[in-house]
Amino acid sequence: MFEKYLKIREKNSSVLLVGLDSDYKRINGDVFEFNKKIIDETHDLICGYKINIAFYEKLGPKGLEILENTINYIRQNPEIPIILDSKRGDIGNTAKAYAEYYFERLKVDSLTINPLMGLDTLEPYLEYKNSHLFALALTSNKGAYDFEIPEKLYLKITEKMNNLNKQHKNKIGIIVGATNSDYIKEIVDISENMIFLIPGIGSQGGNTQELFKNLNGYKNIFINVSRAIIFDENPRKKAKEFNEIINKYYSH
Ligand SMILES: O=c1ccn([C@@H]2O[C@H](COP(=O)(O)O)[C@@H](O)[C@H]2O)c(=O)[nH]1
Repeated sequence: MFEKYLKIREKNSSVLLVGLDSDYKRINGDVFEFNKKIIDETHDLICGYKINIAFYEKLGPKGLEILENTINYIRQNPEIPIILDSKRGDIGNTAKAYAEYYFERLKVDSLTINPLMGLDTLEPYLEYKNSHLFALALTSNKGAYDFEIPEKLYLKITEKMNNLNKQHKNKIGIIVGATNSDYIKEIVDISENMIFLIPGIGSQGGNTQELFKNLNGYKNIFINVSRAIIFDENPRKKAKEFNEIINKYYSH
C-alpha cells in the first residue's frame, strides 16, 4: 500500500482520499450505480478511496454485495489504493476472522483499526504480506477530548505505531483529525514515515490552512473528504476544488 500511495500521489498530483460513505437514504436509486458514477468522475483526481463499511452493513446482505462490487470496480484500476474504514479492534482470534474477510476475500489495501486493546490485536492483520493498517490516534470528533487528548493517548499511540511501522516496513499509518489539528504538531515531531489519514475537512468544518500549518511540511498524508464530495451535485467539480485548495498548501 505504501508504494501504491507514493505512485498515485505523484501520478495524480493529489493527496485527496474520497470517502464512499454512500448512505442509501441520501441516494435516489442504486447504491452501486451511485458509487460507480463517483469513481468514474473522480478516479484521475484522487489518491485513493476510503469506504466506510457502516453504510453497507446497514443494508444487510445486499449492502455487502454492493461493497464487494464497489471494491471490484475500483480494483479494475489496480493503481488505486482502497482503504476499508471499519475501525475494528478485538482479541487475536476474532481479529483473525476480520482479517480473513478484509484481506483474503475483499483484498483491500488497508484497514482502519482501533488500537485500544493493544498491539497483539494487530498481529493477525500484519501476517498478510501486503496488508496495511491505519490506527485511530487523534480522532476528529469532540469526544477526542474525553480520553485521547487529556490522557495524551494520541501521543502514546503515535509512538507505538511509529515503532511498529519501522518493524513492519511501512505497513502502519495513523488517523489524525483535521478538526483537532493543534495537536498534530506534536504528532508530526515523533512520526517518521507513517501515512496520516486525515478526516474532518469538508462537512466537519476542519480548516485546511490551519491543518497545513500544523503539519509543517509532513508529506505522507491522505486528506479524506466524504459527504462534501459524493453528495454534491457535481462530484467531479467538487473533487477538483478540494484538490486545488489542498495543493495550494501541499507541494508535490
Ligand atoms: O476521527 C475520525 C475517524 C474517521 N472518520 C471517518 O471519516 C469520514 C469522514 O466523513 P465526512 O463526510 O468527510 O465528514 C467518515 O467515514 C468517518 O467515519 C472521521 O470522520 N473521524
